[in-house]
Amino acid sequence: MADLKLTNVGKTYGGAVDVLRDVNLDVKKGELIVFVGPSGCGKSTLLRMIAGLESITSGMLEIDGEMVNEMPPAQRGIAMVFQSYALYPHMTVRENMAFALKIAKKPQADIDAAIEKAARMLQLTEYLDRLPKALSGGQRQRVAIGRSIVRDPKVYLFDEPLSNLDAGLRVATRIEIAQLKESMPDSTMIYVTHDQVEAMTLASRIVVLANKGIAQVGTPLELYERPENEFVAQFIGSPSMNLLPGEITGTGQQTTIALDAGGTAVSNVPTQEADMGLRVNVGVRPEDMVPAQDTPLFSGTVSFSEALGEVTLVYFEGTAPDQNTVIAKLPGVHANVRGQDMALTADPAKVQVFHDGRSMYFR
Ligand SMILES: Nc1ncnc2c1ncn2[C@@H]1O[C@H](COP(=O)(O)OP(=O)(O)OP(=O)(O)O)[C@@H](O)[C@H]1O
Repeated sequence: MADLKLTNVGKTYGGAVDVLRDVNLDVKKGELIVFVGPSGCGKSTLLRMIAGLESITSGMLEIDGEMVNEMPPAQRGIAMVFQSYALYPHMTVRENMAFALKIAKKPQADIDAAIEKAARMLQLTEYLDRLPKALSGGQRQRVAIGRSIVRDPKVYLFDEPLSNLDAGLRVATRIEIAQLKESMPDSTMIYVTHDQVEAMTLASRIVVLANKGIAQVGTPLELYERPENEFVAQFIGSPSMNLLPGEITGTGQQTTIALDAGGTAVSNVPTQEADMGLRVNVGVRPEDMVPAQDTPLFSGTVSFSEALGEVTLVYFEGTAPDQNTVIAKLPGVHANVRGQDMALTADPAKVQVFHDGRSMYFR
């Protein structure tokens, strides 16, 4: 089980297409790191570079302190699980799991022991003599994971392993992966996903990739509670954080912002006197909007609502001068709110302030 370190890693395809630049990341033994980011931001490219399936254009990749940039994939001690499980259809589960070990000429007793152990961890024991076609999608994905576990790799890489499964199975398999990780506390895992819930629930740390680099690295709650920039603020959480433009009118331990749309925001992000008059964007998550008793942060007419049962999403269309939609996620059912006027505010502890796209909390 291993530490993994990326130093100024970059990738250019064909000498022309710049995909990643100066990626720096330190992964400690036992961590489960999740890569998220918009489509095409280079998540799979980065994973494939770590696996050795893609060359590294610049920078350095180290596993356990050893530079491995030029090391062939098979020697890196890395196992990769893909979204398409690609099991050998004519081999049983047992044979699929044994394949790499047989190629490596491991003794049969070791192979049997490794398969028994992995099958037990993945609850596949009763399926060992079945062919893949007689398994469900979730079971096949578990076999694909089992194939990597038996090799006892230093690092596991998962490329959207659940994206081919239907919603119910995704949840079940996600929980299995979380339990699997708990049973292997020393194993290092890197996981690529589009699914926010997977990222939030599985990750020890999330890496948000955007604009050819890392937008922020942190624990799921750090990214949710203290996004360093507007990109991460809006990428993590659903619906996205509201951003409301305004101007700082009060500084100190608390900051007051007069919003262009007319409301007043108070934030616990501290500012200095020199910040008076600064143009900023105030960030408030839809779930942090609550009915205002006195001075509202935002008021508007509801243009649309969606009742999800436990919450109601309330939309205020184009009410701010920049025509951004403002969304509030109110607990419970709010029927027939369309056309109603609402005044909302938020706890100052949950109000973010961004200047030039960066959180003022991190200055
Ligand atoms: N072989 C290649 N040659 C040229 N460009 C490539 C090649 N492979 C990938 N790219 C480009 O590199 C960028 C990153 O691709 P990558 O597949 O890593 O993104 P991703 O974040 O995994 O995307 P997605 O979330 O859609 O799977 C994309 O713009 C893609 O078009």
